[in-house]
Parts: sequence; structure tokens; C-alpha cells
Amino acid sequence: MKVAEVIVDVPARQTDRPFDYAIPEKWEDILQPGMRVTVPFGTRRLQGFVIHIKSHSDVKTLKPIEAVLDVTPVLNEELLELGKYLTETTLCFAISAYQAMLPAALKAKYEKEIRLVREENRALLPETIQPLFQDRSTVDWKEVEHSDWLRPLQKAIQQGYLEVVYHVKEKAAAKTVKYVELAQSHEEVGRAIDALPANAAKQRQLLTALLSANEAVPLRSLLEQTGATYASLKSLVAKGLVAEKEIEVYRDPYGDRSFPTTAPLSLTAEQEKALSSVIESVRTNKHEVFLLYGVTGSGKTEVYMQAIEEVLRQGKEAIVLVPEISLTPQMVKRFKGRFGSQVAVLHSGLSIGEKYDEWRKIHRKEVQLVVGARSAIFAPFENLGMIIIDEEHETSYKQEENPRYHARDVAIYRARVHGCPVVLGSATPSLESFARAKKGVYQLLTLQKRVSDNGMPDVHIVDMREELRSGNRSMFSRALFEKLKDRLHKGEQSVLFLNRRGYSTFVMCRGCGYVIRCPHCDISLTYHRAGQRLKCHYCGYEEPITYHCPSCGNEHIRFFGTGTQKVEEELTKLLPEARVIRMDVDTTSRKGAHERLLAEFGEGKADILLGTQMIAKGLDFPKVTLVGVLAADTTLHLPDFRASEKTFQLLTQVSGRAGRHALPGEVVIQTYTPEHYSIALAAKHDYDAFYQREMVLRKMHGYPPFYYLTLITVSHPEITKAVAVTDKIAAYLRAQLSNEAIILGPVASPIARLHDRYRYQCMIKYKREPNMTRALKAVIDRYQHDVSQGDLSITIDTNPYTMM
Ligand SMILES: Nc1ncnc2c1ncn2[C@@H]1O[C@H](COP(=O)(O)OP(=O)(O)OP(=O)(O)O)[C@@H](O)[C@H]1O
Ligand SMILES: [Zn+2]
Ligand SMILES: [Zn+2]
Repeated sequence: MKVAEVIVDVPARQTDRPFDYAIPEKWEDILQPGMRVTVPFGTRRLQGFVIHIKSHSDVKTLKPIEAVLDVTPVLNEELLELGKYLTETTLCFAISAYQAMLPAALKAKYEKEIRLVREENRALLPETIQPLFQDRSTVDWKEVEHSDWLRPLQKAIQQGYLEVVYHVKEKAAAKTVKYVELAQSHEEVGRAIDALPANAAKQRQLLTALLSANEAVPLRSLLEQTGATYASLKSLVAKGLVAEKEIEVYRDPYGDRSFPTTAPLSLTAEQEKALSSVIESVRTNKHEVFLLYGVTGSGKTEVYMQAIEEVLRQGKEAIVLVPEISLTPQMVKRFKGRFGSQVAVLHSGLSIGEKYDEWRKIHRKEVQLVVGARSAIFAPFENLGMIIIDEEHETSYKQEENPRYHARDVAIYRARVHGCPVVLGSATPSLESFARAKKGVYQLLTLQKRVSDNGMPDVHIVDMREELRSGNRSMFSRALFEKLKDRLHKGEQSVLFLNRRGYSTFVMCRGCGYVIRCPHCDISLTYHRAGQRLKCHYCGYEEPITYHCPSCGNEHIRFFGTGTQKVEEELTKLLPEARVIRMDVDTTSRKGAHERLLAEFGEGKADILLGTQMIAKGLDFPKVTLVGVLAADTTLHLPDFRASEKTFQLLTQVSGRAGRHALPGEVVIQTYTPEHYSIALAAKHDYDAFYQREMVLRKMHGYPPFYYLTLITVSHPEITKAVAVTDKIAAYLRAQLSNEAIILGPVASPIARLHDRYRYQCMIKYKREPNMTRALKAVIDRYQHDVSQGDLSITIDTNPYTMM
């Protein structure tokens, strides 16, 4: 007998191990590791992954596998191993690791039904629930779960009249389309046409159309083409002349668009040099990590694409990761234009079904290249020739839920297995990556010049305190306003960027200083003009705006901060002739809106593009000659040791949108702290000086890249419990780790209360702690019971990017 080790779909500490199941004989030759199965588990039925097959088990009575859900493994050997690496490095459950690698469509959907065990039982049911089963023998659990029938149903289940049945379903299935084809030879069909009665004109047309098509035709187009009804077709089916069949099709999100083909550009000397190093490594199957440090507009994408061409020539595959937010139609167009149908695209804007179809193209080896956001790093390619991570400094490459992996680490892991290079590209590399490049761990490739002859844009810093002193109370400085007017007259375009991260339009009483806060979380509510409501951005709580202060009752309630809506209003007042496109969460929430707005701007249908973070990167519009940053400092004051780095990156990226082509560009940065080095150095395009300066501070305060970090966050509805547990964890770790490790805390988290739960944290800074993983696992084990039974929650992030 053969036995399968199965990881079941219960993300909990107690079930985080393989369970043995017997493989029924009929599946002995079919079942392979990496396939999904359905198994009985306690009283339930669950989906699971087979991770290993063996011929013996120590378990005495094995339950059999109930169903095999795949024909070929959905996780190959490499990905199964990668799952183990993820559980070790991020301390996640194996099931979470495997599920993260697959499209959501393959995740199980559990459904429960209540079924009459025997027909005769119908009469024995309590009267109250008899009507439920009047003309059926099963009732969906959802129908009754919140009803008064639950009690009598439970009783009937205990008495054995009813039973609960579990179904495991897929979230989405392959899409099929009905086709029609001839079921007999052309001669037979010809004879049949002659034999048709004169009034069967439509049937004749149908057969003639199929004869001339000489292949299966989609049912819909056949009926449209001939004007025949489905009934006419059915009668031909009944005669055995034609047959219907379902053919699988892909949902193609880009199906309705054509992408003009592009040819490789002839490279600049710098590009050429960078490319040849990468190609050398592709040709020799050498695992190396390159850091392609190239200023904005230096043509990094062209280098990526020509390197990919080499990979494809070698018959290998490539993964290109881009941040979700810059996976704009522009980027897609560039890759589809160069590589056509060889590309799959994966991002969160796709439906579950569309993502599944793109994934299947990869799984079936119908494409050789995937361009996608973070999770595309798990693309099931088996012959990888290169992995590219564009804008490698982006924090969105770190997943902020289990498994808390960083795509860069996964990329390096996979590339090592495949013996291929990784290319990390950025105009503003993360300090971690640049430090590694300086140490020679990564190979540094540099593009110092822009492709266009104009070079980097001129940057002007405006001190907004000065503006106020000289009587300008507007949100636009005089310099920015003049330049906006100037561009308008010249028919050139401007981009206005509002830095909104860590910043909110809070509501404050000018009389007593009272700020309206979320009753469940420790943060202020944000004013939303649409609907006149105040919303909590963490838990979703909302309430209508008030005009009276809840604390002192006076009417001087005011909305502070600047939102994009407010900027737009002001623009309409000051520059009524300007056509403005606003891009923020409100205007881009509908599917396709993001893309449409950018296309309109690209076609010159607007003079000013006003937006938040989502317009900061990747955009490449020739007519943009002015970039205005309305408030540069908002990210500076986040409670995060990366605040300066993030500010520098953001300002450099957004400035980089100006003057990328023939026309020279200019940037205006408005700030209240012009002297801050992040702002001053971004204005000078001086990454190197910023790096030096910031590294000194990181070293002094013991932060990455000098130290590794692990952040433990404990939350509980009772503050004393949260503190006590954090305290115990900190004490335990102090005892377990070496004296070199620095354990900070317990302290209240920057967001000290969320969803009515108090949050405390403990941060560990360390250089080398062989005992670390073991100690953290011990912490998880120690509190496993409290976490699963009670109100305690503990999250451990072994490489935190948000400190909140
Ligand atoms: N060798 C070349 N010859 C002519 N044009 C080029 C060449 N390389 C790139 N370009 C063009 O220069 C522009 C900028 O290139 P690209 O967008 O790749 O820059 P980037 O380095 O990715 O910049 P960013 O970091 O700002 O996104 C693009 O329009 C691109 O088509
Ligand atoms: Zn809240
Ligand atoms: Zn008040």
C-alpha cells in the first residue's frame, strides 16, 4: 500500500505538519507530490497538498484520500522545497506557504449541506423543520445558519435523521465555450444536405457553413453567421450529423487590445555595458545578483528587455517583477509589444478567473515570460534563465501577511536553484541592496546618464514657511503657480504630486483642540468629501461629519490637511482653463479607471495630472516638463526608521517623471523642512551622498543594513494582558539570545489600539543569532493555546517593513 503525506488546509500550529493518508489503489499510479487532494479530517472534509509519497506509515488505521483534484502537480518539486524555506525563514504554516504560491482560484471553497439520511426520515423530523425538507432532501447550511431552525436541526442530526455533508469546491474553474463540428464525413454530409426537405433551409445553411469551415466553429458565431436558431442545430445533432463540444478558452484581460510590435533599440554605451554583464551570466548559467543602479529615465527597461531576449533565445524562461502600482498599461504595453504572446501578466487588477488563466499559461509552458506583481515570483517555470525585480527598493515586495516573505529573497533563492542571474533595478536602491553591492555581494551595474540629452531636470526647493510669511496662504507657492501657468501657455503637461502616505485630513476643533478619533483604533478619522463622512482607514468605521465639537460644543470644527479633491478645487479656481485629471483611490476604484485616466493624459486630453503615490513611478510621458510636489515632508515624520529613505526615494522617483524625452524638465518641491537632507539631496539627484549620510545614522542607531530586525507584536482586548505577554516574551528572548542581541520593549506600538485591541511590541536587533528561529518557534508554541482559544494574537515579522 502507498501512503501520502498531506498538508491540510487548516492554518494552525497544531495542524502544521504532514498527515498520513492511504492512497486508494486506483490512484496509486496517478498521484504525485504537489497535487491537491480532498481528505477526511475529523468530522470534516478538507483540501490538502500531497508533499511526499511513501510505502509505509506508523499510523495504524489510515483514512483514504477521497478525491484527487489535479491531473498534474500544481506545485513542482522546486516549489515544494521553496515552501519549506518559507516556513523556516518567515515562521509561517506550511499550508500558508503553499497557498501563497498558487492563484486564488485553486483555493478550496468549503460548503456545508444538511441532508436527509433516508427518505423515511422525512416524516420523523420535528414539525418545525419539516417544511424545510418538503420538496427536497438537502438544505444549504448558509440558508439556515442564522435561523431559528438551527436547534431542531441539530437535534435531528444527533438523532441520525439528518447528516451534515461537506463539499470542497474550487473558487473558479476553467472557462469553456461551446463549439460545433461535423460528426460525419464530407460525403455523408453532402448526401444529407441533398436529402433535406425543402423547408429545412436553416439546417442546410448550417451544414454548408460547417462544410466550408472544415473545423470546429464557435456555436455563437455559427448561429450569428447563418441566422439559424439553436433548435435547428439541435435537430442536426439529433440526426447525428453534427456534434457539440466544449472547448477551453482563456479569459484574456488584454484580448481586446493590440500591442504594436517594437524592435530592440540601439543601446547607449552604458546600457551596452550593463547588458553584456547580465548576458554573460545568462550564457554561463551563473547565479549572480546584479544591482542595476540607473538614474530615472536612463533606460533600465530596455536593458531588461534585451537581456530577456537572450534568455528566450537560450530556450529558458524569465520573471519580471514590478510594483503593483506601476504595473500600468504603459509597462504592459512595453512587454507585450516586444514579446507578444510569449508574455503572461499577473496583477491584482485581474479577476480570479483571469489570474487563473494567466497562471495556467505558465503552468502549461505556453508562455516563457511573466510580468507581474509580488506573487508572480512563484510562477511555476521549470527552466528559469533570469529574474528581474524593477524598482527593487519598493516596500510592496514584502508581503504584510502570512507568509511574510520578501520577493527579493524568494527571487535569490529560486535563481540559486536554477543557476541563473537576478537583476535588481532602481534609481534609488534600498540601503540594504546598495550596501551589499558595495561589499561585492551583488555586482553593481550603473547607468549614470539619462537617455535623453537634456539630462536630469532642474529642481527648485520652495520653503512654504517663507511663502506664508510673505502672505501667500494658498497651497501653491508663487514659483509653482507661475510655472504651471507657463506650461499651460506652452501646451506642455504638468504632474502634481500630493504625498499622502502617513498623512490624513483629520478633523480638529479650533476652539478646544479636540481631534475626532476612531472609537476602535488609536488614530484620527479621515474626512471624505464624497458623502460627507469621517472614516477610519484602519478598521473601516465611519460616521457622518459633525459641525459641532463633540467635546466643547462650539461650531469651529475644521478639516485639516489637504486632499487631492481640495487641490483640484483650488486649481479650478486659480487656473480655470486648465484641464485636470485627478488620480487617487476615489477616482481609480472602478475597474479600468486607472488605465483610462492615464491613457487620456497620454493622449494630451489634460494639462495637469494630479495624484497620490500611484503616479510617482513608471510613467513615461514625453510632454511632461513640470513636476510639482505639494508637500514633501509628510513621509518624514512617520514612526519608521526608513522614513528618510522613503522620502528620498519618493521625491527622486516623482521628480524623475519630468523631461524624459526631447523637452527639458523642471521640478518644484514644496516643503516646510527644506534643510532636511532627504529633501536637499533628492533635489540634487545625489543618491550617493544620501547613502553615506543615512548609513551613518543607521549604524549609530543599530538598524539595517547593520543589524537584522525582528518585530513581535502582541495584541489583546485587555491592555494588561497585552503588556504581560509581551513582557514575558521579551524576558524569554533575553535569556535565549546572546548578549549581542538588543531587545527593545515591551512598548506600545505606534498604533496602540486597533479594532478594540491593545497592541504592544518588542523589537529585536541582532547580527548573528543561530538560536533565533528556535527561540521564536518556542514563543509560538508557548502561546499556541491562548492564541487558538482566546483573544490573544501574536505576529512575528522576521524582516519588518512597517513598524506600525
Ligand atoms: N537606447 C535607447 N535609445 C533611445 N531611447 C531609449 C533607449 N533606451 C531607453 N530609451 C527610452 O528612454 C525612455 C526612458 O527609459 P526607461 O523608461 O526604460 O527608463 P528607466 O531607467 O526605467 O526610468 P525610471 O526609473 O524613471 O522608470 C523610454 O521612453 C525609453 O523608450
Ligand atoms: Zn478604526
Ligand atoms: Zn471643541
